[in-house]
Amino acid sequence: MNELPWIEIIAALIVITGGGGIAGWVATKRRKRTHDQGGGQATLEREREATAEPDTAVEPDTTVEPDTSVEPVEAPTKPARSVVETPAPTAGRLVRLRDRLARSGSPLGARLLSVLSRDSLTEDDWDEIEEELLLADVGAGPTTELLEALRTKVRVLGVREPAAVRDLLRSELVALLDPALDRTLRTEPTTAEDGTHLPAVTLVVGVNGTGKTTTVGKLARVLVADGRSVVLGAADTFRAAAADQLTTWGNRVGVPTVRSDREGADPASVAFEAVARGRDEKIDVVLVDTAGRLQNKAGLMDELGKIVRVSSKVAAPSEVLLVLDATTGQNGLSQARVFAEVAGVTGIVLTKLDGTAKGGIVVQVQRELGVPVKLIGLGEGPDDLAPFDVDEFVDGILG
Ligand SMILES: Nc1nc2c(ncn2[C@@H]2O[C@H](COP(=O)(O)OP(=O)(O)OP(=O)(O)O)[C@@H](O)[C@H]2O)c(=O)[nH]1
Repeated sequence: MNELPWIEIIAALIVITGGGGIAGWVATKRRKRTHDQGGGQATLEREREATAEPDTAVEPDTTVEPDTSVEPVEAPTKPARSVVETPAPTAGRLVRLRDRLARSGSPLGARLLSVLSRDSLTEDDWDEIEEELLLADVGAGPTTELLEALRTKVRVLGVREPAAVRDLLRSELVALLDPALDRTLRTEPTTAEDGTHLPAVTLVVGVNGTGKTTTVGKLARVLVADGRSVVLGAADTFRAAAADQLTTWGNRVGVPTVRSDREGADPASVAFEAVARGRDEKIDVVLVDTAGRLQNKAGLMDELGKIVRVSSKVAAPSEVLLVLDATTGQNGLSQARVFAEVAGVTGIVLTKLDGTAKGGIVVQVQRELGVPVKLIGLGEGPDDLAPFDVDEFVDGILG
């Protein structure tokens, strides 16, 4: 028997089954790759779904400078993931933040002390003191007053001991800051004659960039720390991002924000809605943020006047706080005069006092406007706003 045909047949069978095997492996591989790609796509979709921003009422505005002092949290419609913070207690805040007043190097008080402690004070020394006071924005009138008081006391009392010089300077600075002024924030709700609950309304006004929105956010925290219920009104409708910023501040401490999602909406109507919500929900305080970028006094008068008029249909503002940037000196003061005239300001908030040598502006602004400084901003942190206390402030600037 010829074995060759059998060998050929067996070889052919091996090729056929082996080839089929290879073809099958390739097909399996191809199927697997296709499956992997499909599965990968599905995973990607699932991941996309999982990481997609939830649909909130607040559209993040990418044109805004990120506010490093606050962390983004959910808008109020999605409270699930937001964590409500506990703000730092209000009592003792200025003591805690006091070193911020000395951050700009040598604080005003320390510089004055070093001159006043010299062995015998010459005219040049007094000129130096005058210069220091003027540079710190104490203002011409108060500077002259302080110089005269110091000259007289140093001469009459012959004060030389460093501790005695410090006491003398301290008491003169305290006197200059008028400790008798009433600095309480009127944040008590009231009851109308017909028994309706009326929230205390605080209007926050000032030029843009001075720190209004930040101050409203920080003030909400102060009030929450004091156990008050708060509603925020985003009546700065000029810049949509201002409402987002405010909402974020509110969310951090569980405080709702009344806002309009339409840029340029009527600020008076937002203020009205906020105050009405405060009334309906028996809220203690409604804080209303306003825009400050009106080009002329008449426009400003119209807008602020309308906000006051319209929201007063529910409850009239018990506080109108003017926010001033301490670093802008004289410039800030002339803006302040316009606002004081237009808005009936009841208190000043001086922001950015951290790291400026211009702490003397506190004296000048109170004198010029006849309105007390009630709060001071000492940093960008959420609890860097403190009720103004004359003694603690003077101790801060004396270093
Ligand atoms: N260092 C320091 N920065 C502050 C203080 N208060 C506010 N700021 C900063 O000032 C900047 C402006 O603050 P905003 O609150 O946006 O100012 P605004 O007046 O509301 O501005 P508009 O919304 O544009 O009208 C922000 O970067 C704040 O963090 C403060 O006390 N110290």
